[in-house]
Amino acid sequence: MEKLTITRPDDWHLHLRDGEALKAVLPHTAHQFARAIVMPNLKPPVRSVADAAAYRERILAAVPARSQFEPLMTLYLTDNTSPEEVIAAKASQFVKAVKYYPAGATTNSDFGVTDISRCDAVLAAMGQVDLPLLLHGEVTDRQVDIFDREKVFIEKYLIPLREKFPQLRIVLEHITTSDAVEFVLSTNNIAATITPQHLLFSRNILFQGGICPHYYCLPILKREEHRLALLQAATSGNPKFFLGTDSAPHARNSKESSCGCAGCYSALHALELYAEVFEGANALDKLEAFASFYGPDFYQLPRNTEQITLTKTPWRIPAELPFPESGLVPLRAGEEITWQMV
Ligand SMILES: NC(=O)N[C@@H](CC(=O)O)C(=O)O
Ligand SMILES: [Zn+2]
Ligand SMILES: [Zn+2]
Repeated sequence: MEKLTITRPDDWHLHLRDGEALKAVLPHTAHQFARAIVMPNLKPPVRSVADAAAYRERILAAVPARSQFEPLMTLYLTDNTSPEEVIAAKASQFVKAVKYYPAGATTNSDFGVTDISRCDAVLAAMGQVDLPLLLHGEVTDRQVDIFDREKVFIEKYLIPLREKFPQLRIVLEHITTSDAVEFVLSTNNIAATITPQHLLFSRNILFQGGICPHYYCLPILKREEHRLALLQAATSGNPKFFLGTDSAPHARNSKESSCGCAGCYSALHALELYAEVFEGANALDKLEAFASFYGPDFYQLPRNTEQITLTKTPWRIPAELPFPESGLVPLRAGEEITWQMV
């Protein structure tokens, strides 16, 4: 196939940051996607409906002219989030979910939840008002091997959470293992987002000829068998799996460092990357539903009506993009990619 026209997709997991960084990255997402679930892990995080309203205004002010891009906001769950706040969030119409980061699990998660049992009243309220819970599904226990942290999170926290709040709608974000795929398939009221990097690469790429920090994200890339399980899930046509790039910009100097930050930048070329993945799996016919239907269906939002077209026109991914401090290195920087959005 040389040309693919599909309904304009949405990104169901995105980091836009703030200030000059926001201005640098938002045009990429607005070019590809109609809407995005915007992660709340700013410094300090987006903890209240008022924070989310102010952040939403800053995003809208940075949307390029003529773009109709709509940010879908999230709140950052802390030990102190009140049931009243999530009820107000639901009523706001613009807050679409609440994000749970185990404290210390990933970038800017210091305000995260230290003990999920402290959140019982909030989670009950979310279940009642039907506001979805989004999970960074990794344990933070340093005794647990980094490659097992998603699996252990499922066993230790997610299974009890599911039993305690059966009606709460959950998205297990950026899944990386066959364990996550199996759990999502076998459990009610739960869906998952899948990133381009976890579909494209196994953990080998982190050490291809040396240490490659631009492939370091959390949850960390896993073994090939896990990548294959994710690929199977994404291309299966099951509505529980949908697109979420987890595009997470960090300046070059904070990635290429003695203790580099976690996050891959894919907002520039996410759709092209997914198209390559789906074509490689002989499943281009499944891309539209994964990218454009199952996300809005889960979030109970209308599907987009506009269309976009991708053609087979190879181009080279830039080595670096403009970004505050020291530039931004996109995923697969400098490499050739076959699909191009028109
Ligand atoms: N995925 C990442 O590696 N990083 C994300 C945080 C997150 O989604 O966990 C970031 O904000 O940089
Ligand atoms: Zn995360
Ligand atoms: Zn993320």
